[in-house]
Amino acid sequence: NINLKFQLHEHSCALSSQLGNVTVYFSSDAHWLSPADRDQLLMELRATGWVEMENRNAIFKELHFKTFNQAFGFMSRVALQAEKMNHHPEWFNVYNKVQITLTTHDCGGLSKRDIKMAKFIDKIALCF
Ligand SMILES: C[C@H](O)[C@H](O)[C@H]1CNC2=NC(N)=NC(=O)C2=N1
Repeated sequence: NINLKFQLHEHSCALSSQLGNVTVYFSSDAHWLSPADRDQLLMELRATGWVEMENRNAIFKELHFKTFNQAFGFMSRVALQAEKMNHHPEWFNVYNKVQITLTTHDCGGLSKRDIKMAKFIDKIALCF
């Protein structure tokens, strides 16, 4: 048995390594989720309308507002949070509809940052 413990600084480069048949998952918030965390967290997000994309490692949600002003107000709140987190949504807006895709380009997959952003989006959307 080998016990491995890693300490990562917040901005350290995210890596995962394949050691024989053992995969080591690093837990930087910009790195891949472990399969167990991923299943659990995605289950919670599916309940609020997020879906996993079939063609890429990302989650997607479509939101509808009453007016363009409300949709854009919502986007402004999310934009400020995105700058704070250095984590930016891919999104598309027409009138009162906003389609959002979240993924972590830095790790080529889903990370804790995507989950945190998805939860923030759900919370803020309730204000409109
Ligand atoms: C250089 C800069 O820190 C990176 O490109 C940041 C910016 N915003 C980002 N946003 C998202 N969604 N994923 C990223 O990997 C990402 N990386």
